[in-house]
Amino acid sequence: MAPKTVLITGCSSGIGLALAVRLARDKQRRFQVIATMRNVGRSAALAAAAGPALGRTLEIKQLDVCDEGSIRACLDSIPGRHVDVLVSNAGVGMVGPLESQSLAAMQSLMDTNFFGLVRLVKEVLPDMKRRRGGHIVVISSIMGLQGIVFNDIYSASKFAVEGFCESLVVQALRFNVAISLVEPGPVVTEFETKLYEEAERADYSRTDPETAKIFTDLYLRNSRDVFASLGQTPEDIAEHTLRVIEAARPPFRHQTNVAYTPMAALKHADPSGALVTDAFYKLVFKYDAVLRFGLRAIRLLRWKSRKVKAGVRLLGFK
Ligand SMILES: NC(=O)C1=CN([C@@H]2O[C@H](COP(=O)(O)OP(=O)(O)OC[C@H]3O[C@@H](n4cnc5c(N)ncnc54)[C@H](OP(=O)(O)O)[C@@H]3O)[C@@H](O)[C@H]2O)C=CC1
Ligand SMILES: CC1=C(/C=C/C(C)=C/C=C/C(C)=C/C=O)C(C)(C)CCC1
Repeated sequence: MAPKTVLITGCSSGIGLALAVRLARDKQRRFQVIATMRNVGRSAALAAAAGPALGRTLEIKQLDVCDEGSIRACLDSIPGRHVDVLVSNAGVGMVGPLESQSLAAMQSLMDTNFFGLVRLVKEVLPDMKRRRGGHIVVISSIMGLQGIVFNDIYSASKFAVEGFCESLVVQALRFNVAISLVEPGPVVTEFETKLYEEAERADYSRTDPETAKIFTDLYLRNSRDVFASLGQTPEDIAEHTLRVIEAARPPFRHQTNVAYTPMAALKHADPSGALVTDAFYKLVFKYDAVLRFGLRAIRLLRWKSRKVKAGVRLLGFK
């Protein structure tokens, strides 16, 4: 069978980079990867990770999801504009109290995370519909299902992504085009480091001291612990995304982190919203010490299981 052409956005780092490499180095050579990024000057890490796949099963192209012209130019450069799988991955984060965030920064985030997806779909879907085949895979987030304190704007952008896809999927199916949402929890990438750097630089002078203290002393501290204990690697997300891409009947939603499934389930268990709001309130303000203790125990267990696996490898059993 001819390899599938997969176009991925945001491949200069993190999940996009890991997925591009995973697909391009597929042993069965099932994929031809077009790894795109807004600034090709940042392609060194991808080129190094791709190794001999570069120029064979992987090519790097410029694409800025905030620029319709750049999306069109990229697609026009592909023979027949033929894309079998579009992976909309490019995205940015934002945390902190609302009062310390400018409207311009919020609009810019929406422009990347939501309108970036809309621009891509507007450009790719008509070709897929004409061909009566294709797959649009969107890297959403667990925060597209459940908001998390101090992630108001980021979460809203992912809810927008989810609403857009949920609405579009039925029409797309009529044309044999599949849409899938991949919903990771925390993933240890530059995304996390950029958030903490921004939080360091932010101006909290418009935020009341009590809110600023809750953000720095409770949220940031716990968030670091959450990433350290429950965070997945970009390679984990690449494996999950591969499973979604290769599925004979692609799922509409795919969560990558089982630790977050109960959180999403609480919302559906109680339509009034009281159950989930109450649980989060207690986790943040009442049982934060219990939360930290639990997270530390998970870190210890993960560390031990890594040691055991390393021991098994060392003894030559695997
Ligand atoms: N890390 C996490 O905890 C989670 C991340 N996600 C989602 O995963 C996706 C990838 O994030 P992740 O890999 O973690 O983070 P990274 O910061 O490592 O990667 C984000 C990528 O998006 C690119 N990007 C940003 N703006 C644009 C743009 N206008 N046009 C094209 N590319 C752009 C960045 O490019 P550049 O180098 O030029 O900035 C970078 O390549 C995002 O959609 C994010 O919301 C979902 C759940 C959890
Ligand atoms: C679970 C949880 C927390 C933090 C969760 C975080 C930090 C999740 C990050 C998810 C990401 C980064 C998704 C990206 O799209 C709190 C509020 C600390 C305490 C309450 C329980």
